[in-house]
Amino acid sequence: MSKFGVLVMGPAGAGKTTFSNAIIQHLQTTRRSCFYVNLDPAAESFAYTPDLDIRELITLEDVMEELQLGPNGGLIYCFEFLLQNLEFLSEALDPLSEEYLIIFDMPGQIELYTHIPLLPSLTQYLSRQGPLNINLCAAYLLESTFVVDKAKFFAGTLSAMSAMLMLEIPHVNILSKMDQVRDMISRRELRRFSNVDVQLLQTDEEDSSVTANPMAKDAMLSGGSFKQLNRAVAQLIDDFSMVSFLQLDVQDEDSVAGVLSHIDDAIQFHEAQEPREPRDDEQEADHEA
Ligand SMILES: Nc1nc2c(ncn2[C@@H]2O[C@H](COP(=O)(O)OP(=O)(O)OP(=O)(O)O)[C@@H](O)[C@H]2O)c(=O)[nH]1
Repeated sequence: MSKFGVLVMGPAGAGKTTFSNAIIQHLQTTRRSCFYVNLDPAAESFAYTPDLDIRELITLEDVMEELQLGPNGGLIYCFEFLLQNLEFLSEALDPLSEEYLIIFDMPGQIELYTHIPLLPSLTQYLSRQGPLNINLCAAYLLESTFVVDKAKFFAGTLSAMSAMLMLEIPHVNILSKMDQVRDMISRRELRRFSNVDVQLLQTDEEDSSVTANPMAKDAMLSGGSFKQLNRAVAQLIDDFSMVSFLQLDVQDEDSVAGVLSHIDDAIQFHEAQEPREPRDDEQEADHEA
């Protein structure tokens, strides 16, 4: 048995901290233990004080001031520093017993989830393949209001897929802030976004959400290459048949419980599929015994 952890990820403002707070509240109500880790070195304030806070190790503000870095370079420096000081995490997380759910509240800079290999190194260290042996699941949040702009929604879907491919851990995608779209779109139409229907992308040129984008218009005027690109993206998402989104309303306790139960299922499914390989040091210990 090992501990459980959820990495709450997604673009800036997607609702990561609010969702983390909703999980904590739900776990407190159901008398389950949780441990809240803030990994955003630029975070400002919290409703629940983190049990472990990267800002005790390093803050983005200090890095930007002392090293003359911008916010993105500064964030990368903070994560490199964390990776060089992993005992900051292990000293706090190792002693936790198995009943704990560890919530990692991540920063919103999108490059962390797309092309920089810092997050894979961190998840490797935390996960069942690494020394901390935590059963991890990624929860990737995307604002549900993106559904009113298909181009934006599909760009978000691609970044969720990128995180999914890069981290190689159980993964659930979540449409956050559902309270903001319920009156804007029918349930039936919403289902086409939660179980991503790539036909939505293959719209004709009259579709306002596509033609409203001046770049899209230019592309279409210059030979329809934008339509071709849409088709290629649709095919890519379709081939990657696991892309779907859970709907989250943090005001609704059942919705939070439902999302948590999906996270739990994703972890259990992964555990059953891939029994953990013993690490080298464990194999040596077995050998000596
Ligand atoms: N209506 C509504 N607003 C929400 C919801 N979740 C978050 N918000 C608001 O959206 C804003 C951003 O929420 P956060 O939880 O701070 O988002 P975040 O992803 O942690 O933001 P960063 O850490 O800056 O990337 C805040 O003003 C929240 O109050 C929701 O479910 N419904």
